[in-house]
Amino acid sequence: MTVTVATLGFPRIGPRRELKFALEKFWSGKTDEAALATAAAGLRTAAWARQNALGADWLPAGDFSLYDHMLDMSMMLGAVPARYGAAPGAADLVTYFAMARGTTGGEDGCGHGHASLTACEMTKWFDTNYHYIVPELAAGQKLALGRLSVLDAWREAKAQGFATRPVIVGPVTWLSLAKGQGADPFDFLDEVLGLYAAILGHLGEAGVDWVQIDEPILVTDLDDRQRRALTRAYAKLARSGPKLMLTTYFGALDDNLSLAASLPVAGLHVDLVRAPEQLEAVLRAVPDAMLLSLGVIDGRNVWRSDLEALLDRIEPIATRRDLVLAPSCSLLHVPVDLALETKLDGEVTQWLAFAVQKIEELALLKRALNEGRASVADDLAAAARAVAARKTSPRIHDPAVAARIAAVTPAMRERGSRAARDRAQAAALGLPAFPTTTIGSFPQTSEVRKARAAFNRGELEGAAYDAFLREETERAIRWQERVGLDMLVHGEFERNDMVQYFGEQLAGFVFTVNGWVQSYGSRCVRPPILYGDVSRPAPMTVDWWRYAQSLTDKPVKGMLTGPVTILNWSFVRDDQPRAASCRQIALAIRDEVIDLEAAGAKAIQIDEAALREGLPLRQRDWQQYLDWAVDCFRLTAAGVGDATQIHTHMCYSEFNHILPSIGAMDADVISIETARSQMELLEGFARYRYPAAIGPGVYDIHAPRVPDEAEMVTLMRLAQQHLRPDQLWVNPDCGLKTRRWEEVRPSIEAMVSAARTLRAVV
Ligand SMILES: Nc1nc2c(c(=O)[nH]1)N[C@@H](CNc1ccc(C(=O)N[C@@H](CCC(=O)N[C@@H](CCC(=O)N[C@@H](CCC(=O)O)C(=O)O)C(=O)O)C(=O)O)cc1)CN2
Ligand code: MET
Ligand SMILES: [Zn+2]
Repeated sequence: MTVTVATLGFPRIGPRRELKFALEKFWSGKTDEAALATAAAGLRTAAWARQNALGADWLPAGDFSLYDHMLDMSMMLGAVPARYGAAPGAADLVTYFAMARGTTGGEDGCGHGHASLTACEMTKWFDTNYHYIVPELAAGQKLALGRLSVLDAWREAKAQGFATRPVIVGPVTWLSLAKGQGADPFDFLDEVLGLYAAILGHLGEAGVDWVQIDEPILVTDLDDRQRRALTRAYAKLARSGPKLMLTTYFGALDDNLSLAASLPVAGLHVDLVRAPEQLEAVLRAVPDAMLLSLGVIDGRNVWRSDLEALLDRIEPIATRRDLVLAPSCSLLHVPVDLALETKLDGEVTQWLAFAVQKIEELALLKRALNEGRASVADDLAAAARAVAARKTSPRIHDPAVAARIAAVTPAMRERGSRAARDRAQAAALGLPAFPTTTIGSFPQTSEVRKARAAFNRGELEGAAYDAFLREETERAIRWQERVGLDMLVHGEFERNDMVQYFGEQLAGFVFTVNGWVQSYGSRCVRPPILYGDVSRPAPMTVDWWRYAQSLTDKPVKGMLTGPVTILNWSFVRDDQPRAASCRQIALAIRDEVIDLEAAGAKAIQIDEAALREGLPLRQRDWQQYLDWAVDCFRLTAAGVGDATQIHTHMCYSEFNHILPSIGAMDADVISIETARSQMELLEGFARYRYPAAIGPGVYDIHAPRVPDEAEMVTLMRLAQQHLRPDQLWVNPDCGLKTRRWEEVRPSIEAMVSAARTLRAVV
């Protein structure tokens, strides 16, 4: 029996973020479409060559995307909303980027005249920090086959000598993640299946023998309609041409296993990292004729695997049937190459594997299985030593942290009564009705980034960098005072990222120089690596807050990232429960909250932007997660007095299912994203009688578009249909770091005018 190695997707951003730079140059008009296409083709070729050289037998094609693979699927199906004015199936790159990013009125970055168009909604891909563009399906919409980018990619690879397996998002996942407008996305099932059949037909005619069809929806709770759609879909698609490798990831198939195993597909991929316990059931359920693909290497985390333990599990199976070994999911979610890490702590480096190293691990497993362990004895021994070293390293455990955790009492999570806090905060802050604020960050201009880069390279002295940041902060404070915002922020100029910044200052984390992971489009993050017990050696933000507050009489918010978000946006330990790591982070941030209050902060924002995305994919696991997540937030926040106003912020959140937990966080003010969904979210907050104040975002900060006052007034009036006026704050959807000052200034000026208009009516 033979073992082969597959990759389900490779990072597309490039080892040095080449795609990011190519995209941003194109969008700013510095380069043309041909230059972007050349850069993209270079990245695809490099990715195929690399995976091939590392020993992968099945290479993906179509995993690369100029923006997002869900958007690519929508384009192939011609699912382009009418407002973009493209004939069905005939959308071009301008439309593609308009859907992804929206357009400003007049000329856009591509030099085309455009009306001002809002972008399609963007939201989290399952429980990851990757964002996809939400497909829209409106009643009466016509779909039509678009350009088959996946076939183009397969041909391109073939011309270069690479045999690849095209990847597409499966129809039931695509429909389940789509948003209907006056229609249910599943009303389009037959039409969509017709198009999928046509796509597979074209692939088959071209000579494609296998297609990877991703249906991660199979690891979630499915309703009857989704189950019926799966049966119907694969009955049709299995007859449409190439063999299908039905690919599931991010969890166990569980109650969907028998359904998945009964579909007439030629192969099934299962995630054995998130759900190692499903192996036995999978082996029982999956017919011998179905090619089994085992996701044994973690595509979501950066630790080296225990290869010998894996071999112990796989060897008995490999003697009985052919196997494909693969990462659990696409490698999109991990950095490219550990070899590019020049500054990483030597000891910790040995414990890690990025995308390249993960394929090496798979190739090693393959050889051990096909040729015997003895054929790779040295490599296996080295891997075993690294795993053992990590398990026993004294650097992981800090007795002082353990002692603090043991001493946590319930009272440390409790604040005063809501009424007492409301009174004390009103007196301390004296805010008008509809108070205005922003979410924290102001534009991270290339000047700011360049200064930080120069400082990091040692070309700019600490004192000069500091002076530069102070000037930026002062300018931001002066400007906020001038436009008349009520509660100010220092602007976060000193931060590279809201999670990485804290990771760099906390004990227990290491961080990378090139460990970039795509978050959306050209935007990337470098998740810190949490390897050991967490503590806060020294205050992290207090000096910046103190300086900002010294410049103004208006209240300046202390600005922190909460423990759940730091956890969810880091690569975290797999040797203890996530809850245990989170509680350690909570105590560290709690220290900072208390120090900010002691320094005089009257309001402190603790961002929990990632709380919702961390929600387990299966409903039966929700409550346990929510309980410890809320508990950690409360532990972080509750060290302050009644007069200190605790804000929190969450973005992209789909709150309806978790409103009681949001309430239980017991914040005084929450700012949320609502602009793109016309305040629909607030209905739930009203139904649940959310007791605290809410700042529903009045404009979408993800696109360059500048909103006008009237539309923000309209949105706030919609908000008032759900909530009391005295509960409402006025703010953007999220932080402004990705915007330019040219967009921020008029947007915030209009927002402040909108608040004044609202006050005039009350
Ligand atoms: N971790 C995280 N997840 C999140 C968010 C977030 O803010 N953080 N927000 C939501 C949306 N996601 C986002 C993710 C990334 C960015 C973002 O702006 N990322 C920046 C990078 C941020 C960063 O780490 N910057 C560093 C490094 C900047 C850099 O590229 N420097 C250049 C040199 C500077 C230059 O010449 O311009 C270099 O090192 O080569 C810094 O400022 O120090 C980007 O891709 O451009 C925004 C939103 C959800 N998930
Ligand atoms: C992704 S949530 C962002 C919150 C952060 N305070 C900011 O304004 O950038
Ligand atoms: Zn946000």
